[in-house]
Amino acid sequence: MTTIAIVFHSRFGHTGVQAEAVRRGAASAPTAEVLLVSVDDYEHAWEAIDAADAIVFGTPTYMAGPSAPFKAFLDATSGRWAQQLWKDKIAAGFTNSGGVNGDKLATLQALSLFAMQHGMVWVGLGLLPGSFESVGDLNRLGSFLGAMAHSPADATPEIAPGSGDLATAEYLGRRVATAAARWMDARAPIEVAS
Ligand SMILES: Cc1cc2nc3c(=O)[nH]c(=O)nc-3n(C[C@H](O)[C@H](O)[C@H](O)COP(=O)(O)O)c2cc1C
Repeated sequence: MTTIAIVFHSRFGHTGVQAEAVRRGAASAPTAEVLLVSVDDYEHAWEAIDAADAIVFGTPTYMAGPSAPFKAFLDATSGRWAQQLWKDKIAAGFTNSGGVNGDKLATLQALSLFAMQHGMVWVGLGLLPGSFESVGDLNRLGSFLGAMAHSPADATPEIAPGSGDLATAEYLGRRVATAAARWMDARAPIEVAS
């Protein structure tokens, strides 16, 4: 069994829908146990996050980076950073924003650099770009570092992100769960014949 923690922020609900899609994807892997943590509750979830084999970070893009509540969570991990407590855990990220581009890449870069500071092992999306014209296409926004989703300012969380972006988030969740299972297996102690 591998455990996947998904820590996310969502003020208006759109990134929450994306986080739920990541959860569905991770939970579809046969050996995964998945925990969804809103940053509103992270202070009560440290033990579970520390125990996870993989942590997926998700935040809306606000002012070209992670939102302030999500950044507060990232900053609150500095004690863990000092002890390298999360070293060698699998990490991945996703973001959602109002603009088609909206500088989402800057957010994923911030999340991946954060994971590197912790000595984590970053898992990218692993998908070729889909067709933007087809709303149902996997990776229609053409991201490599993590999953992106687009929620126009006038669209409610019931209709945005769209089906392709949610399928992409699901894909990332399943990929992380699979990678974590392989990684944990590979890290199993080597038995030496006596
Ligand atoms: C303070 C603030 C800053 C924002 N900055 C950006 C931005 O830099 N790029 C962008 O595309 N959208 C930006 N947006 C739009 C949000 O990313 C978008 O509304 C997103 O769907 C919000 O996610 P949520 O519903 O999970 O809170 C911003 C919104 C707010 C409130």
